[in-house]
Amino acid sequence: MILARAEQATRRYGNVLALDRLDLEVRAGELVGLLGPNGAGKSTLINLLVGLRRPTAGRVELFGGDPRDPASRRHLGVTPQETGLPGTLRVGEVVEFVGAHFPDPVPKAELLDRFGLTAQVKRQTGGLSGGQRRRLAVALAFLGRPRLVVLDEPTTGLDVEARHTLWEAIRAFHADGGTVLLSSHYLEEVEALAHRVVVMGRGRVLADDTVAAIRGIVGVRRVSLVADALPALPGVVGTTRTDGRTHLLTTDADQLVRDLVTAGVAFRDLEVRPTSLEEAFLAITADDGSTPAQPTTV
Ligand SMILES: Nc1ncnc2c1ncn2[C@@H]1O[C@H](COP(=O)(O)OP(=O)(O)OP(=O)(O)O)[C@@H](O)[C@H]1O
Repeated sequence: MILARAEQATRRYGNVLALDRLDLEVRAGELVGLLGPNGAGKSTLINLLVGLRRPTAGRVELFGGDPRDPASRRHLGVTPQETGLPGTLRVGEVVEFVGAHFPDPVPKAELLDRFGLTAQVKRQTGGLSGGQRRRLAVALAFLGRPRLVVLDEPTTGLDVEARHTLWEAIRAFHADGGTVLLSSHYLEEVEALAHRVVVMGRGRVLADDTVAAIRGIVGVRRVSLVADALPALPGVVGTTRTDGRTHLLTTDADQLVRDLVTAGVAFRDLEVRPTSLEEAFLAITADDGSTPAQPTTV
């Protein structure tokens, strides 16, 4: 069963094309990580799916209906990227207030325990640390026992312990049959939680695969050097040339350097560095997503 769907969804903000004919389906029981650099369009996609914004073109669906219709959102829990909490209300009061909107909310003590906020129950939210406020905002998404939870960068700004508490809560919800869509900048976070990873860049889906497959792609290194001519080298998945330097993308930089030496290539200024997610994906998905060209003599 498909709980959320985008079909050729496009969203423009003035001249900015934030989403570009994007297709995505989230099925019941999945835990999907949405990964991508700043500005990739993750929040825009989430905002369309949860009914906060409308697509400029294309369609979005939530539980088979229009996300802007409140009836479609009945089984949805959301934590947007930025949330406001009434600063003078106590943590327990916020949970009671929000819980009153649902027929069968998770009991306050259970929710606060799950999110590591038991000790703060009497604290005014204005007096919480940034991390505690964020955890409370995320906890509220789970309060009404939703079937689908959508979290936009839930752990940004959290320390390691708080992040792990949140991960545990998300995992427990999923183990109980809940469906989760969450965005993140961190592959490690998506890896810790999700089975399926959707990588976004420039408003499009660049890859939609298992964590292991994505891990293989982002394990790409960039070996860059200055050389007059290069032979075809095995293991190179992409080649670019800028300012007189040749950049070789490879999944095994050590072997590539050995091959360069064995081939007797006269190179200088060798540099090896990890590629950013964006670089790796843009390079690998160049040429209409087919395997990028093998290196040529430059
Ligand atoms: N309200 C808005 N008005 C104008 N441009 C916007 C607006 N919201 C988003 N954008 C632009 O749309 C593009 C996609 O932004 P979006 O926030 O969806 O990306 P993101 O992947 O969530 O980024 P981040 O990881 O930084 O949160 C960016 O170029 C952004 O500047």
